[in-house]
Amino acid sequence: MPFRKEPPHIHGTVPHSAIVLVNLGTPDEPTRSSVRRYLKQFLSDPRVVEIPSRIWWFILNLFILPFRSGQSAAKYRTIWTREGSPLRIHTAQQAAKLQAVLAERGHEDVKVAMAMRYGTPSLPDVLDQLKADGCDRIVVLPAYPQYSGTTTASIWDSVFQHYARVRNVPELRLVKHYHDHEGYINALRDSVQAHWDAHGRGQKLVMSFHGTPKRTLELGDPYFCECQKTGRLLADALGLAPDDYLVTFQSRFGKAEWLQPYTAPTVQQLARDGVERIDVICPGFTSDCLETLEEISMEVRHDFISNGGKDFHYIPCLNASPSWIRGMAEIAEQHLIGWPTIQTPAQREARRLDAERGAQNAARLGA
Ligand SMILES: C=CC1=C(C)c2cc3[nH]c(cc4nc(cc5[nH]c(cc1n2)c(C)c5CCC(=O)O)C(CCC(=O)O)=C4C)c(C)c3C=C
Ligand SMILES: [Fe+2]
Ligand SMILES: [Fe+2]
Repeated sequence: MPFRKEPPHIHGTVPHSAIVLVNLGTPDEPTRSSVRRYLKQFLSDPRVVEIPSRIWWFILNLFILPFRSGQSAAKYRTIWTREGSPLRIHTAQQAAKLQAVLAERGHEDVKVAMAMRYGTPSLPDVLDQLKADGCDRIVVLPAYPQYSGTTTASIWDSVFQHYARVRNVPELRLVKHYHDHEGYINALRDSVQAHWDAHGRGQKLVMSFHGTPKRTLELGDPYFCECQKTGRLLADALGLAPDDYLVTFQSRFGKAEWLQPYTAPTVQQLARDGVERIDVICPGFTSDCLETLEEISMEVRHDFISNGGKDFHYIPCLNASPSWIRGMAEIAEQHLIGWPTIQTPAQREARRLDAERGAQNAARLGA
């Protein structure tokens, strides 16, 4: 396999550090063709659908894409904003604010970029751009607090596949999970508490996580257990008794059994049992997206009300809340340890001289 040609190595070049915040991805437009392109890339990932590839190719191209692309596009249109898809907007804001907060905390020499696993801006393109910007130390920070082979490991696959063709590979750190990190749990607690302070409190707090096939749990994926732990820690932080909250799983795809209990039937049952008000939060999603804004805040709300419930409160995702940006900065700092991101004035001057020398060398070489 050919390795790509690198620019000439320049003595004195100063390596910079970067954080890439990677989210799932979203279509560029809420149209059938754009959603089809996105779904095709997403659902062709063997980490996401573990059906032998030839069989799955026929099912995907003959049955899923022709029907689901139009249906999903219609759902995307219900949440689309003037600036585009909520998932992309929130992720971009998180990256920009994380960069600012890291600089305030002294990490001036850290660039923060956002990338998507599927769609744009693509992870390989962003990694190439960081290389061009002189970043030779990279932290990959998935937007998923809970590790799952279907999501986190898929990001890693993409990183490894990308660098498998690169000659001068940067130093890499991959964040596996932060489902029990204080900064994440505290941000969730602040968000629920702020909602309760403003709107009062429901009889139950439903914590709805994206599902995965039950088989992934049986085959050793820790995702289910990490969701349960997040739920327990959030309940503890809020001082909830076991009866005050539920952990459920949403977004089932296909006919196989997924992680249980499913969100929609659970919420319907709560309404039928006479629970009048519930609050629903989706802790596994750090940005609001189709699965929270349409599936939970529209469809599941309708399920609750049409089964006799009176009051349904959706608590938004962490998005770019100050508490979450602080939490992200703490997580990032723990993974940047040992890399020279904080500069004393003397180090800054030494770096400036290094960079000057690097530029002179480059000019001499005609680079
Ligand atoms: C086909 C199986 C799927 C698995 C397994 C899966 C796991 C998984 N997904 C997320 C986060 C998100 N998923 C989103 C959308 C979405 N998910 C699937 C399917 C699987 N997800 C589909 C087909 C779609 C597209 C929409 C649709 O047609 O229903 C999103 C939202 C993206 C957006 O644009 O807003 C997120 C986020 C996690 C965390 C996860 C496993 C833990
Ligand atoms: Fe999904
Ligand atoms: Fe969904």
